[in-house]
Amino acid sequence: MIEIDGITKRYDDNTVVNNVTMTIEPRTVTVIVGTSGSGKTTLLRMINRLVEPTSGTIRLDGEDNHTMPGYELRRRIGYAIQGHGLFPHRTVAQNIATVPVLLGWDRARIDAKVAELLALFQLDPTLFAARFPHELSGGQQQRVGVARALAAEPNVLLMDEPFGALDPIIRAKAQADLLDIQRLLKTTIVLVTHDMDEAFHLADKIAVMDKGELVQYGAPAELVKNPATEFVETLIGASERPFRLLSIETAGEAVEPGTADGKPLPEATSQRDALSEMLWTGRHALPVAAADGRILGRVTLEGLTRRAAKPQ
Ligand SMILES: Nc1ncnc2c1ncn2[C@@H]1O[C@H](COP(=O)(O)OP(=O)(O)OP(=O)(O)O)[C@@H](O)[C@H]1O
Repeated sequence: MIEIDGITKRYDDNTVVNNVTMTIEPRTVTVIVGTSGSGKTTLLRMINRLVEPTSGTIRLDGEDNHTMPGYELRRRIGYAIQGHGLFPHRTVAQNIATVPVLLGWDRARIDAKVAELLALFQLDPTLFAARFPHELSGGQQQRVGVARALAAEPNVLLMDEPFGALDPIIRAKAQADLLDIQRLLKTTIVLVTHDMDEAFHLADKIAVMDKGELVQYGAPAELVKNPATEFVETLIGASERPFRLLSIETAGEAVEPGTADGKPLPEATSQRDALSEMLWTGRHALPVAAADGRILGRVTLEGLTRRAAKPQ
């Protein structure tokens, strides 16, 4: 658990984060959104003390991060940024091994961890371990950046616009992979983004920053249902509200009994994509299949329309 308690950061007279209090539950994804300059990065960086707060405290599992030695913070908190921040003169394997080497792990343990992470991020070790960052595509560099952040098995992963530089297709894949990895490793993720679609896709909870203040912190559906301020409403986009609701849940969660013609949708498909497929193919219902191909039932236009309506 991360407890942010009355945290403030000032640069001279400029208050860039103002008295923010929020609790981040373990094994969840929290996404920080807001306009440029609203204090998102500063808030994120106070968690691992890359930025020292002016006042307030942050506790990790009950322990004040101010009293933790640097090596302990590095072990507990991974950090991945846009542009990946890879060391250009170190190989992929050496980049991933950075924190374990700093922590003094023995060679065998480091090699095993590097191999495990390369496999997890779908990077064939025989092809990639010895390459340098400039010999990788943007998407591959991004994966190495996240693998490096996870190398010391941190409980917490901080990500600052990690997918900002990726094209839409690679970005969607990177988001899906991140959710898979998060479920597998049960890491607590705090991620900053400008992209509301990304926020709704990834978040268990969204924190909205406006001019240094935390103006709303809640589940995505809560933000749609009860935006705390006009700013939150604008950020979500009034005309996007039904689609935001549908993007939060999967087709699997909207399955109804019955059969339907057409190509089955994988159960992990978002309800938004399911609706889009129905509109596009002119069907009122589509079958939904589990990962093993078993048909679970169907989603219907009527069912999804109900789910897209303003929650009561
Ligand atoms: N080291 C610094 N010295 C002075 N001012 C700073 C410093 N770092 C950040 N700021 C100011 O603090 C404010 C918040 O910056 P921050 O990077 O946290 O915003 P952000 O919401 O992450 O913005 P963006 O989305 O553009 O990255 C900005 O006005 C910025 O100019």
